[in-house]
Amino acid sequence: MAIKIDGTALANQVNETTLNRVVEMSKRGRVPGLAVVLVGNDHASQIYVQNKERTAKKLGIHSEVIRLPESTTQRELLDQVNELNMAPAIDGILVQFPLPAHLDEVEVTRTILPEKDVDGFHPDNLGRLFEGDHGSFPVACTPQGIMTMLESVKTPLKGQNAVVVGRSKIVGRPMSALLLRADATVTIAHRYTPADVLPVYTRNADILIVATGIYHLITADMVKPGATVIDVGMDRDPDGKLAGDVDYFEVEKKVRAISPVPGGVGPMTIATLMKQTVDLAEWHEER
Ligand SMILES: Nc1nc2c(c(=O)[nH]1)N[C@@H](CN(C=O)c1ccc(C(=O)N[C@@H](CCC(=O)O)C(=O)O)cc1)CN2
Repeated sequence: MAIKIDGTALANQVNETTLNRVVEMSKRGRVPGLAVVLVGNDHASQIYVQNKERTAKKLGIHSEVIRLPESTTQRELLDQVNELNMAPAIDGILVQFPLPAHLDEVEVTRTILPEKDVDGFHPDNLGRLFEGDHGSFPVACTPQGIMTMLESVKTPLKGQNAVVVGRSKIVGRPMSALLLRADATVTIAHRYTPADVLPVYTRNADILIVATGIYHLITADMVKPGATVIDVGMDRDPDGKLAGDVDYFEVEKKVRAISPVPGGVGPMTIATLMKQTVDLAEWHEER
């Protein structure tokens, strides 16, 4: 039976450390601050933002959620980001994605100051990651959370074959850079990888990270025995229940370790966000 990588339990551990750091900071008269900007009415985004706000409050992090209407213009959004760039109480700024289609995510990302870019999406931070820099800078929260999950089950990375399915800005691209920085041999598969070729890659993966949004794309015949599998999918099964990109109950029979959905990567994304808010606050404190 595979090890279940319990993201909820691990997130609780990470949050406990973050809470202790916040307590220490508050003794020095400093409170870390996180601002989340949510534009429009996307139902899933509203839930994720609520969870972020709730967790921040629990950990003693000052949290501001700015809810803007669907009709917000690019100019209005950039002005809002610039205002937060200047706000002394805010250490980390996150604009929740996806944005409504009329807004330009790239320009928004580039407007957030790199030193407040708690999501790690700014080209300066992403560039440092791709350079292989091991210094202290924010990294996309889902991939960074996944690295903590891999470490929690002592997954060897150096020289191992890692396959990332999906090349999004939020998961696939930064994930591949983190694995490469950890000396894995990295392959990225994506929507243009032919369906009959995908299993050739996935069957060779010692570490398989799947972030496609396709319900049960990965079946047991597509994984290598003994692999470590991380499921980033947030899909719905035929009954409408939350499920992942990996057929968990079949795949777990074959692999060494696997993360579930829900209760895997999702909670770790939020815990990593909180940790990185405190990292930035400590960094700002030193300036
Ligand atoms: N600016 C960003 N936007 C988005 C990011 C991001 O990292 N930065 N990631 C995703 C959404 N996301 C965080 O924002 C996120 C998704 C899911 C979860 C989570 O805890 N999922 C739970 C299930 C929740 C449910 O019941 O629906 C789980 O997996 O157990 C947290 C954060 C896209 N946008």
